[in-house]
Amino acid sequence: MTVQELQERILQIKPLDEKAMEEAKVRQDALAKPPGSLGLLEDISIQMAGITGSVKNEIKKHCVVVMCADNGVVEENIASAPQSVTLAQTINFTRRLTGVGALAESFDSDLLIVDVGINGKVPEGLYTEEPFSDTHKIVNRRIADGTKNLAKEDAMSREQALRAIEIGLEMAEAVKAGGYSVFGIGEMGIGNTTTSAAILSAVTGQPAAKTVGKGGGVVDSSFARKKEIVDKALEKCGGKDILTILSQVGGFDIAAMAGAFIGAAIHRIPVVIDGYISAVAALTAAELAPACKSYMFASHKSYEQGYNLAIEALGLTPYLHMKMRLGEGSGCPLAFKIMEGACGVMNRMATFAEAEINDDYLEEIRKGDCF
Ligand SMILES: O=C(O)c1ccc[n+]([C@@H]2O[C@H](COP(=O)([O-])O)[C@@H](O)[C@H]2O)c1
Ligand SMILES: Cc1cc2nc[nH]c2cc1C
Repeated sequence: MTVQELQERILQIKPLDEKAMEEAKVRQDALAKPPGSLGLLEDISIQMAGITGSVKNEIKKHCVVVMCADNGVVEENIASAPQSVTLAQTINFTRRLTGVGALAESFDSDLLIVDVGINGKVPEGLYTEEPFSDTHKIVNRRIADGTKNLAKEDAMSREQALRAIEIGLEMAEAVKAGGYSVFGIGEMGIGNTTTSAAILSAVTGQPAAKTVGKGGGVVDSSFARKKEIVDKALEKCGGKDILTILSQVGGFDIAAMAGAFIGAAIHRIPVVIDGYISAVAALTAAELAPACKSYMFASHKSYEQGYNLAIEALGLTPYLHMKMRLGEGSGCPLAFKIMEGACGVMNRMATFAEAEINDDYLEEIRKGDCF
């Protein structure tokens, strides 16, 4: 995919339906409750209306797209786990034995597992070429055996970055074709809290001290090296255009996730951000296509340092504070249930009139700042 082709796709993103959002707000205010008392559930239902164009929505089918890839920067000893864990966990996704696998099973979510560039061999028979042909297989979209070491050279070429974004766009299209009402975007890739921090620093101009956390767990010497690498990345590509940042210090997983966030907006599908890496991928998408932000929902506040910076840059509020920092898309099935609840409120709650409560007493309250 060329930059121009990507720009053309981005131009297909339309703003939210303001009229549907206004109607949704009017209905929320007419429901039998103190105005605003259902907090973020109200905001979610209004945003959903803006995306679908209907005041009443239902979450029927949901899935998590998990982008799996390796990162050459692990050579620098910045992660506690060996690189082979990326492949092992990707295989375990197919058996639903991972965190996101267990949560997806608990909440009836499907998984779409994608190999965008794992440095290892997926066993024969576990690959599929066609998304959703078998959700217990891995969609083969390998770009390379992981990225290069960003501490020494560019992580990937511009062409590879664009190819990864294109894969994300393709997966969002498959989600649309599969009839899903919402999807989440997760990842698996040892070393990707370093690539995420490098992108976040380069985009926001903030030093490693603000963007680097301990990821899956690191000893002090590795933590110091991780910060050193991210500060060098900031020096190298801070303030540059996002495609340059992505190719110099990013990962195949993050680029593909960014493409999927953009694809969600193109196809008007509500899309859920998982943890730190997912939030940085969402920010990457927003740098490429600011209009895609309105289609995003933040699931949970990751414990990883830097998450707040990323989510605040997106102007979003995470729903759950669970001290989670697993990644994989594990926060997404939980968020789908919250979104289902938000739709349930909008669809099923009685209005003041239906509940036979005279709401004249609210006139002054609605005008003033009473809460
Ligand atoms: O998403 C998060 O909030 C998150 C925070 C810390 C770690 N992770 C996961 O841990 C892996 C990256 O950690 P690390 O230390 O190898 O960079 C990767 O596979 C992520 O899914 C994920
Ligand atoms: C076991 C393991 C599982 C993970 N899932 C996401 N990141 C991970 C890192 C490790 C080490």
